[in-house]
Amino acid sequence: MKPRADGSIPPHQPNCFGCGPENAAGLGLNMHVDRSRVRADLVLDHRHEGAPGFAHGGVVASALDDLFGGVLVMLGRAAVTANLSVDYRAPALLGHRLRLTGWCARSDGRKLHLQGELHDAETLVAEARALFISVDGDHFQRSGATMPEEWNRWLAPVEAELPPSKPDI
Ligand SMILES: CCCCCCCCCCCCCC(=O)SCCNC(=O)CCNC(=O)[C@H](O)C(C)(C)COP(=O)(O)OP(=O)(O)OC[C@H]1O[C@@H](n2cnc3c(N)ncnc32)[C@H](O)[C@@H]1OP(=O)(O)O
Repeated sequence: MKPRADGSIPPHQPNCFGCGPENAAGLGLNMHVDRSRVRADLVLDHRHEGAPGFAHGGVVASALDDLFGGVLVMLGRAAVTANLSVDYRAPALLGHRLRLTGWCARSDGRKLHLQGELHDAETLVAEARALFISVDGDHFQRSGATMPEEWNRWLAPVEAELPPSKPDI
């Protein structure tokens, strides 16, 4: 799995909660590569509400986690979240166009240190740091579900260490 020629990132799989177009309960993220970053816009609604008018914090964390899944596609690495930390800086307001940005800060063997931000216009709403661990196809076979065809190519052995990508805007 890799970004398309126009820079857009295909869904991880059709039913992915973050980006799958067939998941009616999903967030419907459309991600794209912008230089060494991945970006996506997100508008949350009443289905995602925590406090009145505010998005639930778990939804914000999910969006950032799936954004990191987009960074994996950009990097060509199959990996899973081992650790995700979110700093909530401002409420995520329902109905606002929010912008997600994610990048790889550092890699160390199987470990990918990813970072991301969520903005509402100029306001920083949330910052996230995550540790992803590269895995091979056996990891996903455990579910017993059928794997998407394109995952076979993505699930290659861990490659040489990735260069750090600069968080340049
Ligand atoms: C092509 C398909 C790809 C698809 C990709 C996903 C796309 C899907 C959509 C994306 C959606 C979004 C994404 C999702 O939703 S991913 C779904 C949510 N995440 C999971 O389900 C992952 C569950 N966890 C595991 O399966 C295992 O624990 C993993 C595979 C992560 C590691 O178990 P494994 O047995 O393999 O490795 P290890 O235990 O020897 O550890 C290796 C190294 O890592 C270090 N370490 C480990 N954990 C932690 C930790 N918590 N904090 C700090 N460090 C940690 C550890 O100390 C060691 O370091 P060192 O001693 O070597 O220095």
